[in-house]
Amino acid sequence: MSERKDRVTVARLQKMKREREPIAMLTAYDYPTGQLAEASGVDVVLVGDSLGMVVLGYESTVPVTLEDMVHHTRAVRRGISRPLLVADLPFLTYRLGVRDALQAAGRLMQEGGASAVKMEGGRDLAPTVKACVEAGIPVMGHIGLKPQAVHQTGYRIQGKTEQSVRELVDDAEALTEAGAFAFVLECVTEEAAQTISESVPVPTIGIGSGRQCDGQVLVFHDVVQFSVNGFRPSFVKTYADAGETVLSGLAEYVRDVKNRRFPQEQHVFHGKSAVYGGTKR
Ligand SMILES: Nc1nc(=O)c2c([nH]1)NC[C@@H]1CN(c3ccc(C(=O)N[C@@H](CCC(=O)O)C(=O)O)cc3)CN21
Ligand SMILES: CC(C)C(=O)C(=O)O
Repeated sequence: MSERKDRVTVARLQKMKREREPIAMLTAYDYPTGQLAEASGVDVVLVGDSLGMVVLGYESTVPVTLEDMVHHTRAVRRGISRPLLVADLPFLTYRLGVRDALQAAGRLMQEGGASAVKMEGGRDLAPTVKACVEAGIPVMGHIGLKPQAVHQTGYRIQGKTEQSVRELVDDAEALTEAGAFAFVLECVTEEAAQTISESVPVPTIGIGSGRQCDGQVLVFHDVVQFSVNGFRPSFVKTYADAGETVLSGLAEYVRDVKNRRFPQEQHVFHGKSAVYGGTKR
């Protein structure tokens, strides 16, 4: 574990905004991706419910359960110590009433080891956010494109009209007022992101929302293209081709087995009794 003083806290993120130091956030879903995220130097690790799409193979984030999130958050927790660990509350778990939201958030923290939770929504969530914060649960908001609402709205860029920007600012202000320590701005225009980021004292973490946010977040599998011809939104920049590298290694392994080039002498254990004649069956 890294020194306690090293750890990224909610207060540190807010100081970064004041000092205009960009915040780097990345998703992770298990122990190795958590370890890689930490080693990269990110400030915040998000166990996103994008889990459902990039790891579990669902078509949207809607089927992801609280059990899924707890299970994966625990694994990421074991892989990281310095970054702030934020876990997503899945579809509906924070909309059945404040009591249920507190209970769900509590599980992500107590069983999953998260240091904060994230939930999708604006003004409508202010009472929920307030109750969590009063209970000692730091909340990251999430406005703009809300993937959990895909069946209602599709995946559409937000903040294109003045009216839409006004509503986003209202949401951001209401969430800040309720005590959210930061929020994700997903797929809003760069102009909207600038207006929102200037309207609130807490950091905005953008995804597909341009250069004026206080930080950026991307999905792990998008950054390193860890998939075989997977879906890739246009706002993503790919920094490595992990899918291709991994696939070519795996294919070579299979070829070696088929051609009896693996295993070789250095991969083998010997005893005293057995006699190996050196011929193949
Ligand atoms: N691999 C992956 N990366 C993500 O960023 C991501 C997920 N999965 N799953 C959960 C949500 C869903 N997200 C999405 C999904 C679709 C679009 C999309 O279709 N965007 C279009 C723009 C749409 C428009 O023009 O209105 C694009 O071209 O990027 C964007 C974000 C972001 N999240
Ligand atoms: C894309 C990020 C912000 C997210 O919410 C997720 O990974 O689920």
